[in-house]
Amino acid sequence: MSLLLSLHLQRGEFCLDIDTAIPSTGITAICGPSGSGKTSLLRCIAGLDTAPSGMVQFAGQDWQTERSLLKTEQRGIGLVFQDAQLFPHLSVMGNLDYARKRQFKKEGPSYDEVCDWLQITPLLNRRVNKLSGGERKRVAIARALLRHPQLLLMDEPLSGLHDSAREHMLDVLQGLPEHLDIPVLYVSHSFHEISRLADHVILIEKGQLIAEGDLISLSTRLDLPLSHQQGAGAVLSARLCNHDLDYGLSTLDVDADHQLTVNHLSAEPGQALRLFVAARDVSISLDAPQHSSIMNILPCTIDTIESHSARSTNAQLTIRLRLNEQFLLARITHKSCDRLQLREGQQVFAQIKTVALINEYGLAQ
Ligand SMILES: Nc1ncnc2c1ncn2[C@@H]1O[C@H](COP(=O)(O)OP(=O)(O)OP(=O)(O)O)[C@@H](O)[C@H]1O
Repeated sequence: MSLLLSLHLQRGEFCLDIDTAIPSTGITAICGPSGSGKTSLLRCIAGLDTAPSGMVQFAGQDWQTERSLLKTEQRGIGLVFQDAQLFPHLSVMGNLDYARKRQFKKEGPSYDEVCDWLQITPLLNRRVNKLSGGERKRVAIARALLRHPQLLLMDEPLSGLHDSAREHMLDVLQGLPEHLDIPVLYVSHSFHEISRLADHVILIEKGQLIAEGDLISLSTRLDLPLSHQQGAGAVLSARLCNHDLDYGLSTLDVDADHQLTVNHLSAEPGQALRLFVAARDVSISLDAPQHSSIMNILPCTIDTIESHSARSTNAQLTIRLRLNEQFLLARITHKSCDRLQLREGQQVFAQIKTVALINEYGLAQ
């Protein structure tokens, strides 16, 4: 029951031109620079804007054809915008009750479940103008879920939050898929958010789809802008092997030949996990260091050396390293690359500091 889209919308100079099928499970991130058309795409899916020539079909139901247009309220969509758009004259409970009385379908999570997932039970009697930014966002998501939507659309839901509130929200959002069995479309320009949450990614630029696929493969493609962002890195799928309780560490199997030691993870041996390894935390050595404090030294092959980074304007470049079926990214200086005479196909060792690997990204999908 995927979401099928064929949308063509002209607005002055800007042209949105997207044909794609979005998976019916998990979180799909819509990612692109400012002005690329992310919000326009979401609004067309919601029916808030209409691409005059277009088709939107969800789970076999026509939302838009050449001849018909289903109203937004009939599409069964939960909407969460950048600004929470809560009713200011109502309490948190009043806002939630409003949604509960307008449920799209009977089946869906209960009031208590939603309040528990979003950690808002202690806030129920508060007025919404007395909430922090993060609390307002959690109430807005709860309100959307209480409508029992068949599709959840979120447009930069973490914008405007300071770092710690954003990390808390990411923890909350990361837990949602295990409770929800509806697809989520999540608009963001932050690779950090996407790497924490998304299963599938749609990249758009200037209104055009430039790539789509699973996050793990897209995160390390050097031909895409994701790998050139400041916080770029590889998303790896791994399995928890064991814990070293004496030292507060956990060991993960990346594949039959590669293990990573990370800070202690609250997962069970055998559990599938997703791990983010930032490109700036990976360095390259020609030999396996014998006397290094770095525990993660992984034999790998240089797959691609970024070619279009001009050394006069950027001292760094990104290298893609192959570990059997998966890839790491390493960001090093042009000078180191020349000094080590690195070349594609060369066998090298990737070094990653254990303390850099602090993020547990939950169950792999
Ligand atoms: N109502 C409108 N009328 C005319 N042009 C619009 C309208 N809304 C958006 N645009 C234009 O459409 C283009 C895409 O805007 P959109 O808001 O979809 O981008 P975005 O990727 O969501 O950007 P941001 O990340 O900054 O929110 C921009 O050039 C914008 O100026």
